[in-house]
Amino acid sequence: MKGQPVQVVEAKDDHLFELNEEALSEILMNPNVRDKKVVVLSVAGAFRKGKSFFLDFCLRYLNAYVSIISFNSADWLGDEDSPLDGFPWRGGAERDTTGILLWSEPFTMTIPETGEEVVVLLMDTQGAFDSLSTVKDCATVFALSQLLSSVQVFNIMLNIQEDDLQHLQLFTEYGRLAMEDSNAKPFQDLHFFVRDWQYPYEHDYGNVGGQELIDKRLKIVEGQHSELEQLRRHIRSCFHKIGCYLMPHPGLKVATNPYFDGRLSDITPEFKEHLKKFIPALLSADKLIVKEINGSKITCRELLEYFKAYLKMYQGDEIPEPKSMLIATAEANNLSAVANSKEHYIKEMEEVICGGNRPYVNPEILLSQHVRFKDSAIKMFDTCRKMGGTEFSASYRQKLDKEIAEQYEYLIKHNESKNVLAAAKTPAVLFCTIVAFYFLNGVMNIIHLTPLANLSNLIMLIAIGVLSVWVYTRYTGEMRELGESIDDLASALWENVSFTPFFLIFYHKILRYLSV
Ligand SMILES: Nc1nc2c(ncn2[C@@H]2O[C@H](COP(=O)(O)OP(=O)(O)OP(=O)(O)O)[C@@H](O)[C@H]2O)c(=O)[nH]1
Ligand SMILES: [Mg+2]
Repeated sequence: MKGQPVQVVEAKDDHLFELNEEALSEILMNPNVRDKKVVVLSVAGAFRKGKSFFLDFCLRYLNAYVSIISFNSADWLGDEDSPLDGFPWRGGAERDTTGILLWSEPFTMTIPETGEEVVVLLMDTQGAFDSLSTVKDCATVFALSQLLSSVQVFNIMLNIQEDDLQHLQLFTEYGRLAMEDSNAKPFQDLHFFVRDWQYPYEHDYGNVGGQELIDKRLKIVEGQHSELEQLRRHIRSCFHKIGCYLMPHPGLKVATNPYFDGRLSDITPEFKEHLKKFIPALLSADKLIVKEINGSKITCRELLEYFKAYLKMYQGDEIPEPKSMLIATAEANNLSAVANSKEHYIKEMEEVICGGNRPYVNPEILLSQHVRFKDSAIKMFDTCRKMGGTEFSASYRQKLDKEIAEQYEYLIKHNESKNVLAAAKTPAVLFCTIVAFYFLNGVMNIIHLTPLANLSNLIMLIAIGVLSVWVYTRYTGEMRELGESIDDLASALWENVSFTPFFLIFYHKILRYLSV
């Protein structure tokens, strides 16, 4: 067989995936294929479930198609005693394939309807749910497989269970995040490939029985729980076509013999029969599905660009990280407990002491009430039932603490703004400054210190100007930063200069004026 498996996406130790651009370019930028439309068949699913093994039969089919002049679909499976090679596969309990592999030799086929030559690529992927991969790793591989293939084979064992559908929903949604927004269905064909199907008396092996099963599993019925209904709607909305193939057991030698090398003589005739039906249903020239992105068919050259773009997406922080169900639920529980406890604090503080319609309160009282309601909010958080345990909750407790502190800061400012004297601080300070320098000017004139009198006069005029600007900013709401700077200046004067004598003189003058 020509060609070999090529690792185009490598799984690194730090749970990141890296594109092997050089190797990928060698396949996709080959002058014989780069401008041809591309068909990508990818197999994804849990680890140790025969994905690579199945792909090797797909390789045999394509190899026979391109090398046998009068291709006869009956004999492509090969002779009975040759070991199965191609994408690496093996028995055992530990994972084998990592990252994403492509077959180095692209197969060129002609679509009979249009006479167009297209390139068929086979993609093998890292199995999901092994003990070394995080949820993000599994979601990334599945999403990449989904994004880059035109036909996705979802390989599962024994039956289609609700958790298979839930994972499919999570992973396709993760894939959708990397795509541009569009109303069209984002993905093309999805085939559930159920291995070791045990109930042919209910649904027969093959695609007819498979279609019955998948239609049953994805059926939306009246009165169904909204969670189940939403899941089904989501899956249906993601794919142009959803099929299913029920595969018989390949025989005990395949499943349990450590020396089994893939030879056909060790595989049950029933399994071989179904390989001969399912693989041509995916890969015969009249069934090929060209890869489309946003409604346009793409070439090998364009596929290379999409590989780069999608990998970059999953390497950056633009896309939120998928989490395990427990962590996601625990996060949601804790966040809602934080929100409820904070709400409780705000409500109590506003209702009891410093809401919009309550008068100014002494800052000491505000502080004591803050301590009281903060304690009760934290107690409320601690007693609320949450998933994840105390250790997990610790950071959310800190978050609550921080948010309450911020809220308290805000309440202090809000309370301060209700203090009439505080609001009048700036005009009072400026006014006192004007009055003080007015008198100083008079006194300096009397003792003939003209330069000092002029200086006092100048300062008085500047203070009048500043006061006018302040009034303007407050009245019109324009140049607010300038207004704030004047407030800061007035506060600094207030704190550093004693205005009491000026106030006393001022009140004395007014009283004298009134008594006259
Ligand atoms: N029971 C059963 N075993 C199978 C079937 N097909 C292949 N196997 C066996 O499953 C084992 C794993 O095959 P692989 O093709 O390496 O599995 P994989 O899904 O690629 O595994 P990872 O690369 O680790 O994800 C091998 O021992 C195969 O003989 C099948 O249809 N049913
Ligand atoms: Mg494998």
